[in-house]
Amino acid sequence: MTRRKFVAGNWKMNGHLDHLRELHGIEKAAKAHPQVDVAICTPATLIAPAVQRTPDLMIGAQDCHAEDRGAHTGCLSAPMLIEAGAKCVIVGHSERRDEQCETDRLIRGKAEAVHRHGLTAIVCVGETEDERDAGRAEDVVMAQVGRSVPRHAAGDWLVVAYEPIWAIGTGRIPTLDDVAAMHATIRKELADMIGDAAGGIRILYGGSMNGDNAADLLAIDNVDGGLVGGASLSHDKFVPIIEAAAALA
Ligand SMILES: O=C(CO)COP(=O)(O)O
Repeated sequence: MTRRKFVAGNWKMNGHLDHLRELHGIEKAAKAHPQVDVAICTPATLIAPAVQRTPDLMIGAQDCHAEDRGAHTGCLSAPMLIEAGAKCVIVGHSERRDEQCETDRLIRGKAEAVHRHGLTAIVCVGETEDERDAGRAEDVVMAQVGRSVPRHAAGDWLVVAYEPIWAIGTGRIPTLDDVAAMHATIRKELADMIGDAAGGIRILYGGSMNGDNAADLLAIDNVDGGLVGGASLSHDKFVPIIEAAAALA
């Protein structure tokens, strides 16, 4: 099954209105390479102004609540994000699993809410360095996939991002063989859960992806794109990753 490459940026808690100037170069590159899906997940405060300034670029959110409304102070629901103009939502990022104590079960509810409202969900999984050193990386990630990925209605809307926690923001990445092995394991787990439709689910790699390593990472079997943190904050660092994906598409 052919899967379109997907390169998504995660700005995390970075960026103010003046930072949106970076999006123009990214939008231009996205338009120049229509064979690649490109998104930037901005802080929630920037979603609407980003959509206004760069209407041809997919803008996403970094979290949403599992419910549509109610007494949840400080939270945003999928319908609110849609109103702001978001087209995709990251759920279960390791920083939220850690800092906001998010569980697999909660993350699955969030992914289901994203789907219910017709948006793309990017469900994040990944092991700690201790878990990898103990030889448990694949077991940990398989358990996360099994518990946090919704089983029903698999399709284009569902994207899984493998982000080894020790590779995030550190400049370190796993060996290409380790990435290949983990992505194959995730694909197999998805197939066991969902059946043939698992072949259409894109699996992104995230963790210190940059213009120098993107071509090698994106060429690996079952690596269908990247979830990019630091290098997505400036167009001159992010565009080469889009170009690397386009060259492989
Ligand atoms: O966490 C990430 C994206 O969600 C990866 O961040 P870095 O690309 O900065 O390592």
